[in-house]
Amino acid sequence: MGGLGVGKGFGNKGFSNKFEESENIGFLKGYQDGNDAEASGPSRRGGRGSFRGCRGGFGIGRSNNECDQDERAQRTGGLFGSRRTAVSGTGNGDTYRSRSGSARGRGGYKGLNEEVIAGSGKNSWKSEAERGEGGDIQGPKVTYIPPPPPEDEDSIFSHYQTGINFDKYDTILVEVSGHDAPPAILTFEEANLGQTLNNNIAKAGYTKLTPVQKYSIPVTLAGRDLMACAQTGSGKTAAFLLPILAHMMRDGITSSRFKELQEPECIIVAPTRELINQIYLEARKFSYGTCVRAVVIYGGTQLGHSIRQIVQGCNILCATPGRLMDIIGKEKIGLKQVKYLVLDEADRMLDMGFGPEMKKLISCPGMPTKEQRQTLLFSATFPEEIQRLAAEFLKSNYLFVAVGQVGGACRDVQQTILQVGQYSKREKLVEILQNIGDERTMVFVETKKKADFIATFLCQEKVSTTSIHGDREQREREQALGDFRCGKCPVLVATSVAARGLDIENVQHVINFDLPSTIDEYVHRIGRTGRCGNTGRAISFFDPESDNHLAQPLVKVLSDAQQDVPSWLEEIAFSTYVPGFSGSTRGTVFASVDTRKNYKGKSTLNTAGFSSQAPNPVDEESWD
Ligand SMILES: Nc1ncnc2c1ncn2[C@@H]1O[C@H](COP(=O)(O)OP(=O)(O)OP(=O)(O)O)[C@@H](O)[C@H]1O
Repeated sequence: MGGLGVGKGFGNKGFSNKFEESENIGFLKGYQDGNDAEASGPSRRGGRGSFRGCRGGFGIGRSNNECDQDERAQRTGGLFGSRRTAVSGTGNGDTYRSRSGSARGRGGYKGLNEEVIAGSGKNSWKSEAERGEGGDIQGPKVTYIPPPPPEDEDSIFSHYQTGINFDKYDTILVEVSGHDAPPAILTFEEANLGQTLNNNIAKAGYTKLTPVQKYSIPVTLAGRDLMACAQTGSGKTAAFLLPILAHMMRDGITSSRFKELQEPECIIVAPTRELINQIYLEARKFSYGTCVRAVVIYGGTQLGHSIRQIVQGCNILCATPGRLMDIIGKEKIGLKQVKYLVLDEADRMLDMGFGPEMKKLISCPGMPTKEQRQTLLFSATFPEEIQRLAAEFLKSNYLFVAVGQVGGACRDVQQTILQVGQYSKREKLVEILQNIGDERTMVFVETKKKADFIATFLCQEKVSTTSIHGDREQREREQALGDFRCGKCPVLVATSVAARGLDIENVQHVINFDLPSTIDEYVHRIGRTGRCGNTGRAISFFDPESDNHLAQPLVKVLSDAQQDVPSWLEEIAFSTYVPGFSGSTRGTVFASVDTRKNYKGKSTLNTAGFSSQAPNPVDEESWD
């Protein structure tokens, strides 16, 4: 019983204060000086203070004009620079700059990485960004305009190689539940997607279907609603994009033209800005040479820019929830023509963070009912209670595709759990990074503040590091991702904002400096490596002071993925009581199956309220 609740305060103030008081002498001098400089300067933003640079840039600071120049320069590359050509960086050697506490463009959905939605009626759809723009509520104007995506074919179709374990995907067991499921397809040709799509698939380097594609593509082509769960990095994005595009082509879609109100046929929603951007680039790739126009809109960017993109024509709208609701509220998007609604990272989209927005979306005026539209939910994790909530979004005869164990970790990731107390973590991190050398590594921490802190610390240790978290401006987030993608900064310190969906070539290592609060988040984080049949490594620091609640689910995830389970972890797991977790099954921690099976004979599914599986939104820094 002892371990119950111990983890609650993990990553919280008590911890970080102690951390700073006892360890920051010397190192933090620079950090605090940076804060002071910002505080006394005219451009200080937010209450958390800031610091700038390291390795040449630390403490130097730059004028606002210089920042603007960076922004202009970045429009030629940055996030859209494709895997090969990502361009970013300031060119002055400062690999790390941050403005913690910045109000501009921050993704502060109550700490959940999206715009704040408050109030009621039309105004309730006004985001933080929009209110700033409109000037009706105090706050800096969001002016960031993301760089346009590359136009050349090579960049559009750039891709990385599938790994040595790609063919092993075929051995994973797949279960389809629900009535009258169409048979799986074995090849792209069988899907009969049409010549243009087939050309694009070939140019993207896809020769063979992954299991989630084999089963989900025919389900979607048959017009059925779908909940699909497959391991990280196994091609879920193409599994929904390809059949939707094929449908659109078969229906003889015509190019959408300039109109003040656009009525897209497809809406795709994802929880983070960088992920929705990535999905958009995939949509653009697969729709290349067709008249289908995909558009992406997300928070932290100029609202006017989003509107300009939309009015030029929009068949597929890729959006983060806050910006989507803004645009609907502004009557730039009409929902009448929506035939496909996709929630990627669906468990996250339906939890208590985003669930209310998604409910608002499906009850917006004009939105076709679930009977009239096709709804597709995808994720690598699907807690049972989220599956039950999802019933509200899906037709009752939806099909459930489970590739491998629902919520299981990717087997191509070698997982290591080390017992490391909070005061030894930094030393251990440096030791590991020194051994790793220049291989691309994501370091996950639990709070935005700590992300800044660890990134600065690593820069001081001469490790080229950048960071991504919800308090960084969108321009900075995209630059950080660009620097990491192109290898300029081989280490990316991140909060859980980067845990889901991001598909970055050559990420060989994930380090959980802090373990996340839920096991599902762990599965997503380590899934940033070992993608598409490539191998990867994940090392996690387990602090018995704060992480005991994760011992049981960790043992389960490790053993399911055929990883070594340390005996000390097993001991903690057996001595720690976690309500609802039986040890041999996933209990309430995981869904092992389509939950409808568990509810056979019960008259109704409980769809009231929202799940508590998500990171606690009250803890502002646990998500973003
Ligand atoms: N059939 C295929 N052949 C070759 N590469 C593929 C195939 N399907 C997908 N890929 C590539 O595999 C990578 C991972 O795909 P994707 O990002 O869709 O994974 P995912 O299942 O959505 O992962 P996550 O759960 O982390 O969101 C991408 O680079 C994608 O282009």
